Amino acid sequence: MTAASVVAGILAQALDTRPLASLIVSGGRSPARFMESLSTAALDWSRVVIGLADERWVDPACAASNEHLVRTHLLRNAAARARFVPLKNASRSAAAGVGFAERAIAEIPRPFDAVVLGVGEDGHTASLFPCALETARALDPKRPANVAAINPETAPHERMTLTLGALLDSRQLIIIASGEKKREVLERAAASGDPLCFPIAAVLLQDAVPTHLFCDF
Ligand SMILES: O=C1O[C@H](COP(=O)(O)O)[C@@H](O)[C@H](O)[C@H]1O
Repeated sequence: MTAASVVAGILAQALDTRPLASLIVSGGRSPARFMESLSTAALDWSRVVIGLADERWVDPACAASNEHLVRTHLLRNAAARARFVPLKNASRSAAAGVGFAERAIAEIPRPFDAVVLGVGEDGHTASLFPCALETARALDPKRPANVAAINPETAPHERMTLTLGALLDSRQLIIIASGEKKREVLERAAASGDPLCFPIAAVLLQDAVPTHLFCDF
């Protein structure tokens, strides 16, 4: 089984039982191959709504944009018919764009059928960075916000991220990681169990949402 075949199966099952299916994907370097493979799945993509787990606050035409990644690698082949809901808006900063992003996320059916996450070498997932002051609030499941603006000290670009509460409002979670450093950070996160030091730990150690881990070490 590959991550793409598992996600295609989840979406097919969702489309069998509901009018629309929803998929949240992550950006960065890791998911390009997954997206290209998923884009060829034989699904009624016109009934699939796709959103992002996080976005860098850059022009969507820029190579650093997660929207750019989705448009280049996922919204093609059969999946070109899917509806994509971007997180980036015209606001000057992510902090100023939170209201618009909340309204955008509200257009995606919940719970999300599948949320695909990556992990950074520092233990971040989505844009929940251990080094960012805003991350503690975004990890707090009692807060109703679905999105948060994040200023990571150790990574470029201001970000918009889905909060932990929004990410876990899903039927299935898929984590995709590749490389020795990712293996190490997943092990350290699981051993530490502290989401403030390793935000991916909040996903690894929860048992409310079934989670599939795809590692290519
Ligand atoms: O900045 C980000 O990093 C993570 C991990 O990305 P990778 O390049 O190490 O695969 C990613 O999941 C997130 O969406 C992205 O914005």
